[in-house]
Amino acid sequence: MMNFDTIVVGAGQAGPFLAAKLVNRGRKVALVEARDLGGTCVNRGCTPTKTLRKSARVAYLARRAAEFGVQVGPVKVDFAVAMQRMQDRVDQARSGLESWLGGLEGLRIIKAHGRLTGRDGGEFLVQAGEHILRAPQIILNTGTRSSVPTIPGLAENPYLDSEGLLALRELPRKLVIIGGGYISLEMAQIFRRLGSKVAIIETGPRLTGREDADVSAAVTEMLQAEGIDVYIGVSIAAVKPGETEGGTCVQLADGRIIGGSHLLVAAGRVPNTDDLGLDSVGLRANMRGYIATNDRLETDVPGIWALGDINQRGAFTHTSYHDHDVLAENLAGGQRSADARNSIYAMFTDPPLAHVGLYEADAKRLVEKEGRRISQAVHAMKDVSRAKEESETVGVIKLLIDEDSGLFLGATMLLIRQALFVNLARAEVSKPLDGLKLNGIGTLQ
Ligand SMILES: Cc1cc2nc3c(=O)[nH]c(=O)nc-3n(C[C@H](O)[C@H](O)[C@H](O)COP(=O)(O)OP(=O)(O)OC[C@H]3O[C@@H](n4cnc5c(N)ncnc54)[C@H](O)[C@@H]3O)c2cc1C
Ligand SMILES: NC(=O)c1ccc[n+]([C@@H]2O[C@H](COP(=O)([O-])OP(=O)(O)OC[C@H]3O[C@@H](n4cnc5c(N)ncnc54)[C@H](O)[C@@H]3O)[C@@H](O)[C@H]2O)c1
Repeated sequence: MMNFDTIVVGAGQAGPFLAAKLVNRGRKVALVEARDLGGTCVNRGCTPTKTLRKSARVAYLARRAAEFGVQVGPVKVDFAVAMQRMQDRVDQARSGLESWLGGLEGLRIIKAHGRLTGRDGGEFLVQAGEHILRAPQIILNTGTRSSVPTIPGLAENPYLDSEGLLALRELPRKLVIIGGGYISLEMAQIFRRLGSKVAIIETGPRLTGREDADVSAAVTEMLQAEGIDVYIGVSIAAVKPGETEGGTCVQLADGRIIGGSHLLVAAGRVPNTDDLGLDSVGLRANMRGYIATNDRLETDVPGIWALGDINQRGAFTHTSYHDHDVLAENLAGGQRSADARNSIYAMFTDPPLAHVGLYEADAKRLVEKEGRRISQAVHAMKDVSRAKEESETVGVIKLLIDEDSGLFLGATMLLIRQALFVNLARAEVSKPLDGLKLNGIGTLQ
């Protein structure tokens, strides 16, 4: 039996940073990680995809080079080099984390699957490989994994999740993607630019379903303009063996067949809470496996906190990291609330899509139900000089402004960063509405 003040299970974007703060306060902490320090983001998520995205952007610009008066000859992507560059960056990021955490006095890193097994004298027990650990405080930060939709034939045919896609040694000739969310769209554009043919199949009425309809439409047009086939609002009847060896095809309910050399399933994520021994301490996950917390990230069981993607208060690296900040301060007597943060995120297509605050539909509801006076500014990038000069005119900027207070209520931006600086400079964000000099401003009805 090993005794600790705190046991952190899962070393994603919250656990390691919280563990480090606690040992710096003199506490004895165990950090239990089943796979690699840094979790999904560093090893299988943000870091590899954003590194590979750069290779894809270079290929894209190289193909367009002649437009800018630069001759580069035929563009050939060396997939192995691009993938090695990606892996090198992942290894560098992970090893930086390993050496920092490994050097912290008072922190015991245990590479094993952690599972709660019950209580002992008012403290919690965790089985971690061969070790039995005991502590009065448990922090769960176990993240998510790809979900597998129930589609006839899927289990019997070869398919990849995002992790499998990033482990490929050869560029897919044709990548068919089930799902039209973040992972799908980022991967679709990256692999298209690296040279694959790509098709996206989304059962919902639009890609990036949570965005305003016009923003979704702009994203869809952007991807289609690069030669990506998009099937929206369709239903999938079955997954079947493809016409070529090793390939897989998707049959739609209307009979159409979309075949590819590789199938990527990017249809959402499920929390890693099913093998955590929650029952042994009287903790329950909800129907979808998420662990409910209050705004201080406390679960229903005093002494156990849930941080990051598993608490369903965010599904991003920065929200998980922010969770650690909230809890670290509260464990030192603070009164921080996770509810105080703004919902903000970016999807790293090229150009990227960033969003903060309300959507247009939310604002319309406030106008209709509460009589609020809200204006919206919509500015297409094709009308922005800096975007024209860059020859990157895809995108739109949408701002929602409360007319009475002059405060921004929400913003969505699909644009290159050169255009952003120009637009924000013109928007005079701290001034009331009459100081706002954006074109296309109109009151929501
Ligand atoms: C392909 C892809 C691209 C992404 N790109 C972005 C992006 O650009 N920007 C962004 O903000 N977000 C991105 N995300 C999402 C981001 O990776 C997650 O939101 C973030 O990693 C969540 O962090 P977390 O701390 O909750 O958990 P995770 O990072 O998932 O870490 C959880 C850790 O817990 C470990 N674990 C699980 N169960 C146990 C157990 N029982 N015992 C011990 N260890 C366990 C896991 O091995 C893992 O290391 C991406 C995700 C994917 C899949
Ligand atoms: N830039 C970023 O911040 C970034 C990048 C990648 C991933 N992520 C995170 O990773 C997570 C997962 O991403 P994701 O793209 O897998 O999930 P998602 O939930 O964002 O999108 C899944 C999509 O698949 C569709 N879908 C579900 N079942 C389907 C089916 N049977 N057939 C066809 N379509 C189906 C859904 O309608 C939805 O549009 C998100 O939580 C996201 O926050 C973030």
